[in-house]
Amino acid sequence: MNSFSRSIVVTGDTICTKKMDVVETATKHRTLSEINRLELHRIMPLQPIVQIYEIQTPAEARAVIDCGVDHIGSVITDVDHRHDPILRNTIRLVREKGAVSSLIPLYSDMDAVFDTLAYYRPDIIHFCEQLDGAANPATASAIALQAEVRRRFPGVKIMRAIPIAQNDIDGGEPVLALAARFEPLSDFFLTDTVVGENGDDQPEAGFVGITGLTCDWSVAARLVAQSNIPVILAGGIAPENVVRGIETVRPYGVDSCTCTNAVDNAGRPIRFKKDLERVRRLVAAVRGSGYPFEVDGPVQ
Ligand SMILES: O=C(O)c1ccccc1NCC(=O)[C@H](O)[C@H](O)COP(=O)(O)O
Repeated sequence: MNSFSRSIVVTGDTICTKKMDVVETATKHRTLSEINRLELHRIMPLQPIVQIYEIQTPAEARAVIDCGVDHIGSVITDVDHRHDPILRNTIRLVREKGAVSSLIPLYSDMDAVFDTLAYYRPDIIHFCEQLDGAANPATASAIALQAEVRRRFPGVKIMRAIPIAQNDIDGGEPVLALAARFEPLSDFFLTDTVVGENGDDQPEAGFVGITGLTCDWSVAARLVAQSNIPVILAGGIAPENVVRGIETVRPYGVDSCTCTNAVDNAGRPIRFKKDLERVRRLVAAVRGSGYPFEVDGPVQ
């Protein structure tokens, strides 16, 4: 029996004395709030959560939640059209279904971000500006924005994308230093892949994400080991590689966009359209991954 097995954990309306009771309560019955799940995660390893981007309608949110997805990610691409009633209904539906909503604004203007949060009230705001390093002025602005979001919207959790190269030739130190600066003002980290010199070839200029390519998992694993907040593994995650990613990085959860999107006749991913069969396969692979791994055999 491992050292986690006999922890007594009070989880809102449930008291559990055995590890498996807690895992089942947390993952199947969904009686726990996300906050309680995060508290549990500090006490013991749970199965990784699955986050899927780009979900923009209530119908698609319902469909991916029915596939077993935990975090539903949506994106606002245009600051001038940031009030979208369909997207707001999507976020409401996610809450009603007991899942967690995560929202990316593809802009960093403070007032526009505050207005966005007041309009949508998502569970998580996800910031993913392309940042070059801990000492960069853009990093200071991003930290100031997170501090102000924390102050004004204490109920909204903050996810910070940490840019990692496909093959990190700096040994990961600059990435880890960048993350350490953000950690006091973040509730989650999400690894994401940087392509091109200084991130010049990102699909969305100025932001890290949706490359469909894996990042350097050895750096991602160091980020997990260093961080006191949950880390979600993103960048090129697919049904075919997700178990290897979990085993290598041991993250709190995994995220997928491009490799679970539908494809056109030429095999190119279609933005904002999911392939539900691939989403199902991804969830099944995560649930069957054997994680959390037992240390000393099964719980008695
Ligand atoms: O989803 C988007 O449209 C998006 C646009 C710009 C930056 C980030 C974006 N999504 C954030 C995510 O968490 C993606 O799932 C993540 O970048 C992984 O993408 P992929 O490599 O396509 O799985």
